[in-house]
Amino acid sequence: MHYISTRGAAPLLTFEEAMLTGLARDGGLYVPEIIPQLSPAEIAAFEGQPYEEVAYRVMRPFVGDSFGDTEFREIIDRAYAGFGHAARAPLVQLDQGHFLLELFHGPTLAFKDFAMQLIGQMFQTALGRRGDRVTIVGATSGDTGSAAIEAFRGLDNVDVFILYPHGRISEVQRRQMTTPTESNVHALAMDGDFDDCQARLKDMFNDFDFRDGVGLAGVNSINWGRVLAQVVYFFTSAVALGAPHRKVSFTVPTGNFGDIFAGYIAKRMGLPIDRLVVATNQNDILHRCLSGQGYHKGATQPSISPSMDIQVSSNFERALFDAYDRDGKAVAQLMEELKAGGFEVSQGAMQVLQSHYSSGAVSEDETSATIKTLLDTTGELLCPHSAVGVKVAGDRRVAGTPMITLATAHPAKFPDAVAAATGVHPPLPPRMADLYDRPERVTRVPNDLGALMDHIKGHRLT
Ligand SMILES: Cc1ncc(COP(=O)(O)O)c(C=O)c1O
Ligand SMILES: N[C@@H](CCOP(=O)(O)O)C(=O)O
Repeated sequence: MHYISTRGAAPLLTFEEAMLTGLARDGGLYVPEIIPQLSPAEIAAFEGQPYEEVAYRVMRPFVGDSFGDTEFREIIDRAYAGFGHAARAPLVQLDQGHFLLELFHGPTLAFKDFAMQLIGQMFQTALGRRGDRVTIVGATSGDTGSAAIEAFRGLDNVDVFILYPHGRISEVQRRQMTTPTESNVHALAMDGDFDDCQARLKDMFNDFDFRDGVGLAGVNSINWGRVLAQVVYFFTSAVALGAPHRKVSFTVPTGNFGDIFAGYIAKRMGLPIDRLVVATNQNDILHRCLSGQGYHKGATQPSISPSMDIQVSSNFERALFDAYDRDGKAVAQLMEELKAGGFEVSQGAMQVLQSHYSSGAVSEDETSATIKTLLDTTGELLCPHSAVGVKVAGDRRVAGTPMITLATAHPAKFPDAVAAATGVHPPLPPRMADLYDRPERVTRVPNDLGALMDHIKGHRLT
């Protein structure tokens, strides 16, 4: 199994190399050269299996020789042992034909734990074997950063620096990043928005002296391992509702397009998915693009679903790569145009995108109203991101095809927005009850590449 870059001009890598490399050296994102297939019989056999077993069978073909069979099983078992629900990703019925996939039972209460716990284990195994040390730099709008710090805190062979947009994440998200005491983790509050953080991260990858000098690695969904781990719960949830014998659809609260792209990979592997519905908040660049209006950046509007306040949706590049028939030069050209503000999608590529994805955007008022309505009608308390998904799913459902909406974070991560909508203050789980009392450790940093690289070079533990 080999991995190729979406811009077509970087070396082919194995799974382990792609995982440890992060961004391709031509600025693109790694994707598998071929998508492994699962037959209907193989998918049907997932029914009743533990989450870990399905994870093994779905991910094994992507991993190639990078890990042995037993080694990979043990990695998976360790990754999910700390989850607070036996099913790992339980399904809850909201309504006739509408289901919620709860992805917030991991250690930091967001879907990011599914992938981050796994790549934490894979990094440890691979780095231990190689005797290597890396510097992980991540960009976050709140959840990736906390999940990464949780997965890598205290490890000997990794330094972790997380850039988050100062003042633009929830207090719980911030405290999850600023209160760990381990000296290998560093929370950096950057001036700007998430797109600035992600742009500086990609700049660091494109500065080869810095990249090679510090052994830069990435744990954003730039990293193929992140996307791969998220493919699994599309299978477990669809099979629970009758796949492969019947089709299901998914609605995914979307920002950086990693989670919904994982659903697309599940579909390409053979899972009968009817529609993949992209749900955005008022930062609706993806919805506008999928409605045929081109991909044009605007100013990011802070919202009550801050983790999705994104304009430059990193993984959309992976979707474009397939929509443009895997033409790396065409994708590189689009990404150049994006630097100058945006691009139009060709008619052919648009047809491909629209054959897989639908979309909808939700206002702030609609998000709050959905949180309230769901609590009143079902007793389910949603986080604002999940509410965006539930609202769009309600508008896009088709009779006869079950709709699964991904609940991407626990409501307790966004208590202010939830309380404003419902009057209910969702409590943190007991293991985090003292989060507000723990001392914080954070460095304020400018949106300046040179200053950031100097800071990182000067604060590594090596
Ligand atoms: C809670 C939550 N929901 C949804 C998203 C959007 O997911 P993606 O970036 O994979 O589209 C994020 C951020 O990634 C998030 O943290
Ligand atoms: N919403 C994300 C943004 C980064 O996304 P990633 O999937 O590329 O890591 C966050 O919570 O940080």
